[in-house]
Order: sequence, then C-alpha cells, then structure tokens
Amino acid sequence: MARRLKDLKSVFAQWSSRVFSVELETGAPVYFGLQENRGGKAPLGFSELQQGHGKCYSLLVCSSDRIGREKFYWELKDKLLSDLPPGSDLTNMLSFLPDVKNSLIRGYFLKGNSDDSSLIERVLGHFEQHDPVLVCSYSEGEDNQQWTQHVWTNTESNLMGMTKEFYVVPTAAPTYHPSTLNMINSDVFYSLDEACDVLKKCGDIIPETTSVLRMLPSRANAGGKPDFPVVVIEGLDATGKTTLTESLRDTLGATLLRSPPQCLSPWRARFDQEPPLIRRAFYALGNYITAAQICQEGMKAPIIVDRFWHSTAAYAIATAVSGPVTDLPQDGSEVYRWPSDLLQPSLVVLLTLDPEERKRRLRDRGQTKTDEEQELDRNQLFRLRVEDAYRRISGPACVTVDASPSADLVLQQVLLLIRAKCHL
Ligand SMILES: Nc1ncnc2c1ncn2[C@@H]1O[C@H](COP(=O)(O)OP(=O)(O)OP(=O)(O)O)[C@@H](O)[C@H]1O
Ligand SMILES: Nc1ccn([C@H]2C[C@H](O)[C@@H](COP(=O)(O)O)O2)c(=O)n1
Repeated sequence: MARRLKDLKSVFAQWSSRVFSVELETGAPVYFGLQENRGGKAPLGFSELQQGHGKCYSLLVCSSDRIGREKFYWELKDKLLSDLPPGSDLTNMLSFLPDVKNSLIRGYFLKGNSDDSSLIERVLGHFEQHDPVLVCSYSEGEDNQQWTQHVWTNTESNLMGMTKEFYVVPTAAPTYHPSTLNMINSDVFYSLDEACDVLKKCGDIIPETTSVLRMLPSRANAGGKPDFPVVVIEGLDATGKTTLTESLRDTLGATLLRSPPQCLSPWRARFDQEPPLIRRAFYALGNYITAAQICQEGMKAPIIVDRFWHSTAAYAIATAVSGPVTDLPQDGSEVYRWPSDLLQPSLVVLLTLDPEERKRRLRDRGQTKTDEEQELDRNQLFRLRVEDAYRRISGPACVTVDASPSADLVLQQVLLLIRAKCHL
C-alpha cells in the first residue's frame, strides 16, 4: 500500500504538466492538457468521446514495478469489459510529460454511457482502491464547451491537499508518437543484461523463465568473431526466407541457423502470450543465443541466419507506435541502433514483396500464424511500419532485394550480393 501511494504521488506531482491522448474511432488520437483555471474550450474531437451521454472516465496504470505494471495493463481491458455494463466503449489512452523519457503511462478511456453511471462508478471505485490505477471522471460544463477532469482519490491514497479538478484544454500534438519515450529497453533491448534483467524478474509469474535462461551459454563459451561470413535474411512472413535460406545453405555449403533458435521452441508460444516487455526480452535473449551459435559454427563454415535483431526491433517498434509511418521514431534515432554487445552480421538482406503476392503465398502455404502475423494481414499501416522500421535500422543496415521473381532468380540475386560483399 505504501509503495502504491508513493507511485501515485510521484505521477500526480507533475499532473498538470502532463499531456493526455485518447484514441478516437478512426484510430487518430485527440491530445489534451490540463489547466487549473477556467477558460478556453476542450480540444476538437473531445466531445466525440462523450457520445452524447454524460460523464466519461479514464484509468491510468501507475506503478514503479515494471513487470507488475505491464502484466496488469495487459489484462486490464478484459477485466474492465467483464465488470462494466455490456456495451461499454473503451479506447486506448496515454499520458506523458513532453520530451521526458520513461514518463509514458498507459490506460483506457471509457466513453460516455449515462444509463449505468452508478454501476460504472462502483466498478471503477473498486479498481481505484485495490489496483495501481489513477481514475478520473470527465464532465461537461453547462456551456457545453468546457470539460472538467476530476481525479478520484480514496482515503488511503489521499493526495494530500493537491488540486484534483482541472479544466481540459487543447495542446500541441508531439512530433513523434509518445510510445517512443519508453521504447529503449522496454520494447527494444540494447544489451543482454537488460533483457536478462527483465526475464529474471519474471521467474515468479512465469516459472518457465528459469529453463529459458539456462539456454544461454556462459559468456566464456560465447566465442569470438567467426572466421566465415554471416548472412542474415530478413522480411515479413511468406516473403520467401525459408525457401531462400535453405537454398543458400545448399549452394554455399553453409550452416543454417535461426532466431529464435530451435532450443527456445518449447517456450515460444508461452512468451508470445505475454505483454511486450516480457515477449521482447524473450526474443532478445533468442538473438544472443543464436549469436553464440554463430560464433561457434562460423569457425567451420559460412553462416546463413533466418531472422535476427532486425526482426526483433522492427516488429517491436512498429507495434509500440500506432498510426502512419510518420509516427515512427525519426530516421537516425537511437532506437534503430544495433546493440553494442551483439554480434554484427557481414550482410543483412531484406526480402520485400508486393502485399497481394505475399497474401497469395500465405494462402497457398496455409499455416497457422502468430498474432503479429495476422495483424500484418489485417492492418496495412502496421505492415508499412514494420517494413520502414527494417529499413531504418543501422549498423548493419539491410540491403533490400525484390522477392517477387522466381525462387531461383531471387537466389541468384542474393548470391551476387554475397559474393560482392562477403568475398565468397
Ligand atoms: N520466389 C518465390 N516465388 C514464388 N513462391 C515462393 C517464392 N519463394 C517462396 N515461395 C513460396 O511462398 C511461400 C512462403 O515462403 P517461405 O515459407 O519460404 O517464406 P518465409 O519468409 O520463410 O515465411 P515465414 O516467415 O512465415 O516462415 C511458400 O509456399 C514458398 O514455397
Ligand atoms: N529474431 C526474431 C524473430 C521473430 N520475431 C517475432 C516477430 C514476429 O512477431 C514473429 C515472426 O516470426 P516467424 O513466425 O517468422 O518465425 O516473431 C522476433 O521478434 N525476433
């Protein structure tokens, strides 16, 4: 309880400097700020959230326990939907301090539904008392222009005389998606230690983590720089990575490895169900295990790798932001830099394919897909963000190859690249 109160107080201390963002029906965000004095109108789009029915509410998850916070937020929407009246309309909400790293907090906004406001307030009151959330309600002034945010505080978490009523006012949209503020070592990991740190803290809630961490070779056995070239093949699913990597292995007499490595297969589905922080730490660890295998096998033969760090980073970045490609962190941003402790391949090839042809290949192959792969099909913007993120990663950057010609022509094209870049 003391920790919860401390966490709420620390977020609340800079409450009126925060920017809030709520997703509209179209997926576009409406940004708003707060001020203590009356004056000004609520931002354009805000009254759309009310849907003509009285009060709205928000819950923001505030906790300094990273794992607990991510788990709680990950499960919160389902919990809310099961407790709130049927038909309750929840949308994603964010709050952040402009340009302040790690200041992003997430939650949900409950659109207006005056029919059941007493039940709604009972449910939200329960969350407010027992869980790491800050609950607010929003009501429209009599002039139909001014909106007030009221921060709920129960007796235990009394926020000690701080102002709890604010006026909702328009504010400038940030230059880049606010998720960028919390990306480093939460969505994308830049060192083995950071990824292991998250996984070690999950031991209590995911017992399988102990077995996963045991797959990591000791640093003494991790090996040095391989003698032979290391070629990574990247791309969205069904762009032809498996087909190409197997042909390269056979043509070059190479060893074929993949990330995540085979030894992590028993636990992959388990970690795919976890929130991004834990899931990405698992894939990050997979890259380091594959790197250790590359070092060992790369002393004997050339190495071909089916997916590596480009995939881990590109999918993570593209999932953390929503909206168009322009929402991605800017080209050259630190989020695209290669981790300094991870083996750098000699060449990274990105296979690209027209979306219709990719769909056709997926249909013909007819295998089950991960949630992220299904999202690639449904969501054109997500697909564009993943492809763009791939291209922005540096050190090494990827070389794009059009994968639409026949499998043999793609192979010849990539062999030419390998011969030019790796002197094979
Ligand atoms: N150049 C090509 N032309 C036509 N079909 C191809 C070509 N390359 C691969 N295919 C076919 O497309 C389908 C997907 O290819 P493949 O399994 O190699 O893709 P992938 O990138 O490894 O997919 P995933 O990431 O989902 O494992 C397969 O049925 C394969 O036979
Ligand atoms: N090194 C890797 C490999 C894969 N992923 C994630 C990204 C996608 O969600 C999914 C695709 O993998 P596939 O089905 O083609 O095996 O796995 C990653 O993050 N890092």
